[in-house]
Amino acid sequence: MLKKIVIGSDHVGLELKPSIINHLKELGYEVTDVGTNSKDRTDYPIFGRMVGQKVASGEFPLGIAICGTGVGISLAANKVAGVRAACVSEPYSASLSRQHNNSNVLCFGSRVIGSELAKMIVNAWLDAKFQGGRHQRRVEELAAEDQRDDSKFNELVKQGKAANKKGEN
Ligand SMILES: O=C(CO)[C@H](O)[C@H](O)COP(=O)(O)O
Repeated sequence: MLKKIVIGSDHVGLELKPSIINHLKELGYEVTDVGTNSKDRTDYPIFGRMVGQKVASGEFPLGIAICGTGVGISLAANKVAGVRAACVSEPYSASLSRQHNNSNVLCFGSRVIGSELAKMIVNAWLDAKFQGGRHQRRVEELAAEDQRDDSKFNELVKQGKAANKKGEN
């Protein structure tokens, strides 16, 4: 099966992006880079949004977005309904962000981590699988928030309170 991934960055994230693209290609991914490809100063919301839209639309199952800290570009990606962007700086959170949160966009910062740690984070994230179970309802609660569906959100929270009290999975 063809493994596809979309990647984007601002001018600061561009410092790390080429090594991550090479790494993904070595892992057998077909990589689509939505920019930026210039060192000229630009705005991270543009690229977080583009990566987010390409994932939320279903065109790509997963995306990676890089800025200076990973924070701004993750905030931008998370504005797109259906996106669960995780801003991380170590492999444990990267892995758990998929196992528990079913993250579909991975974000990190080129001013925070170096390329070797970034590759370890990417590996941990790609290798992890969503666990479902009790995490499924929580991800659905996030989706209800995306749709501003308060009644669905409140119903899920009610079910969750009951399930958590009983210690159900
Ligand atoms: O990390 C970032 C957002 O969270 C940006 O990469 C950072 O703010 C860009 O800063 P500058 O314009 O000074 O290069």
